[in-house]
Amino acid sequence: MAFETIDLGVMQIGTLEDQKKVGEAIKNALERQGFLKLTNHGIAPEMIDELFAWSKRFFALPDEVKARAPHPPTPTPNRGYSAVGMENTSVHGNLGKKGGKVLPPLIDMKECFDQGAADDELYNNIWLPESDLPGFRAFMESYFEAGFACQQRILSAVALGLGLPPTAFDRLHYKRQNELRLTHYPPIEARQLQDGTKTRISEHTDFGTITLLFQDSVGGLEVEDHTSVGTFHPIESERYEMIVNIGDCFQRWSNGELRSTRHRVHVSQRDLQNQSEFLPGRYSVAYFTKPNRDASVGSMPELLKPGAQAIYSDLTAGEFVLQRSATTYGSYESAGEKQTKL
Ligand SMILES: O=C(O)CCC(=O)C(=O)O
Ligand SMILES: [Fe+2]
Repeated sequence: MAFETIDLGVMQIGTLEDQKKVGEAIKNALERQGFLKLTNHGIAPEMIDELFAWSKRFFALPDEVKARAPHPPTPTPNRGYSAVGMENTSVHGNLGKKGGKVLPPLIDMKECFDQGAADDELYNNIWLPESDLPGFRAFMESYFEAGFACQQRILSAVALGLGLPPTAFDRLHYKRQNELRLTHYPPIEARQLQDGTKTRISEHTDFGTITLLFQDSVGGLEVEDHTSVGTFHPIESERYEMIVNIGDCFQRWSNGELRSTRHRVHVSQRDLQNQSEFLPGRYSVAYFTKPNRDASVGSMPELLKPGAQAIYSDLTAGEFVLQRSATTYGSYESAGEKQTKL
């Protein structure tokens, strides 16, 4: 199944008419598949190269150095470094039940670094001491702002596509309460992903508005088919192409018309064909855009189809995201306990 690639360039230089056309194309692709790819998204290739270079430098540090920016042992605040096994999405995807029996959760074979806005009103970022990786913080803060500017271009296009003014989503996002995540999936035996004893990241949906993702050339990202539950299709991207997907909050605003689509990272098609024994390490960078915590994530009246009932109740984004993330984080043992309470 092919995913659409759309040129976002008109959002910077085009006429309003051109922008509406692109907005409609983006909205239609997201409605159909939940995911698409963007070119000319406005984040410079050099910046993307630098982003991956910093990510590699960060994850190459010894474990005891990375542990100097520790993620707290709780899902919130989602800040700092998490070693392999700290966050396990199979719990969140509720996949661990078979014949009514709760199975132990699968460990995500990934390590992450999470960051919010430098001036977030609730949570501080958790940085390494500057001398451990000089320049990392300054670059990552600049990328966070570039991601926000890009988010605004994409959300303006989607707003136009939905028949709203281009600024319709600004009031819901101006606080930049987003999360930027570097992920490294260490090398792994292909067999372990194929037989389900290990996972890179299990089937899940993202919690926020939209996610802006760059992946390296290793591949393995797969997206669930809207027309066939449980069928996953690989989504491959060219270098510098951005993958965009709908998160839970946008699904709620759109009353379910734009679906937060499940995805996972598995063995790539190329590695399957080559019957590779070992998969190389994989790097990705996700910019999770999120509504302001005090914004409602109930169905938006202006997005209700004529005659449709609102299916999502009023709830703040802050409350919603706390509920959604509560089950994913913690040690392997405690994740098992939490799962029984889902
Ligand atoms: O690594 C990837 O390509 C996807 C990661 C992802 O889906 C996530 O962190 O939510
Ligand atoms: Fe995701």
